[in-house]
Amino acid sequence: MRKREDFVPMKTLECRGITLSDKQTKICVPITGTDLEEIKEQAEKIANMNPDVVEWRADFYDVKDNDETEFEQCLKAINDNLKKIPIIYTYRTSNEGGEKSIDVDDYCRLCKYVSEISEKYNVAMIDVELYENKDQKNIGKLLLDIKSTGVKVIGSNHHFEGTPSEKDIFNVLKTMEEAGADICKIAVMPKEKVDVKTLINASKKANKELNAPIITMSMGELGAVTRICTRMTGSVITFGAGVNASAPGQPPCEMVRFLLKASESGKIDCNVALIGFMGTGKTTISNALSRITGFKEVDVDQYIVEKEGMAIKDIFAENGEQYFRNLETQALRDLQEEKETIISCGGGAVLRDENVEILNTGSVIVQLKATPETVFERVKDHTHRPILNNDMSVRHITELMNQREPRYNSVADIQVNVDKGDRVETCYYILKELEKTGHFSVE
Ligand SMILES: Nc1ncnc2c1ncn2[C@@H]1O[C@H](COP(=O)(O)OP(=O)(O)OP(=O)(O)O)[C@@H](O)[C@H]1O
Ligand SMILES: O=C(O)C1=C[C@@H](O)[C@@H](O)[C@H](O)C1
Ligand SMILES: [Mg+2]
Repeated sequence: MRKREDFVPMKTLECRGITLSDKQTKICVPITGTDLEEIKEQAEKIANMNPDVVEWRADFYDVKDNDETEFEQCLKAINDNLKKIPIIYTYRTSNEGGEKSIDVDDYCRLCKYVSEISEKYNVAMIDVELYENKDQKNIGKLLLDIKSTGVKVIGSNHHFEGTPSEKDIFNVLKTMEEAGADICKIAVMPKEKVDVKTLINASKKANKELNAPIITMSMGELGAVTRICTRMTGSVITFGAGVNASAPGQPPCEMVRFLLKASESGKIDCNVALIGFMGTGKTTISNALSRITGFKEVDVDQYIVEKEGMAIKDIFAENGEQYFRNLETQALRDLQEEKETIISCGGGAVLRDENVEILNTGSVIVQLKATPETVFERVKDHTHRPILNNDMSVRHITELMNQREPRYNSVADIQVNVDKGDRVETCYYILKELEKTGHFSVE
């Protein structure tokens, strides 16, 4: 179970007129144009999206020699179009997942040059790949030079190949602070669900123990929830896609804006019961929704397992399905005492009329829908679902789904297709639907 009290205050910092991030995590949209014309066009479009900050990803800019005046031209064009939205200058090198490699002296020279013209073009922050460069003896001097112009340094580090341990992530951020970064940023790639938790836990610790604000994210579709659940991580900036995404997993800017608001001020007047066939992702989506909104989550199967001290497949084996179904009904009764809670039901829960009646007293019922092929792909390696254990095949799943789907369809208040598999988008859709029906609101 999670409660909103888990949410942490973020560290704050003044950056050329904006405060990172006093109330809500700031939304940053990247410019990824490859020539001056495209950069201008993107700046104009992105200005209309009204982000808090815009990042110019200078490594997308296609120039042969890294000539300062050409970079200045771009910054001028961006600033002219942005109407006072502050800029982050970032040259993401290919070492850290960027578009181009660059000689380290050129990299430093450009950072320094941009800092010198930063006030003129409203550059508030400069991203310095601090971890890669941390052993360079001149890095301390570079940071001091950059900071003396009034611009803030984001120390950054990227792991596209995996997620380091909680301790290592924390140490990277701490090393950045010690090296003089004003803001410490790390992006990691999850391979499994536990990696997402690792990033969240490391962020929490860094947000608590460091003086500098942090920016953290777990990338890709699996990690995308961390771009929203910044009230848990303490991340002061999150990146939303404008014209293009600049890293895997960035949801569109508008989606980020709504979900951050949901996180900050979302109010709900009901429980949300997730139903649907086994493996459609009820537990997964309830977890993501809870991370985003801070609402409590309860998994009915898990509730039963904890209450009985037995795995579901053992309850089925020892006492039979009817016994399990009675436990399920009792669990749903118990859970109606809860308020503002996301309840992920077992796949068979709404087959009993009585259970639907219980749910209807306090819950909006949301059905997750997927094809048998999607379900098979997701559950084929699992052994904890007794109803599938004897025959794990698309044919068997199709048969069972044909029996059950009409029932799900008839009891659902909201239906959402999850074949595409984007967790954050699914949460967005559900909250938007709840908003339409008046059950959910943001300030
Ligand atoms: N949107 C998604 N994209 C990719 N994989 C997903 C997605 N949602 C769930 N999965 C994966 O599918 C599997 C089943 O998900 P989950 O356990 O959440 O389903 P469930 O509906 O709760 O199943 P059950 O009815 O048995 O409780 C998990 O391994 C999960 O990681
Ligand atoms: O669909 C079902 O009947 C079930 C789904 C699981 O979530 C468990 O509740 C149990 O394995 C039964
Ligand atoms: Mg489940």
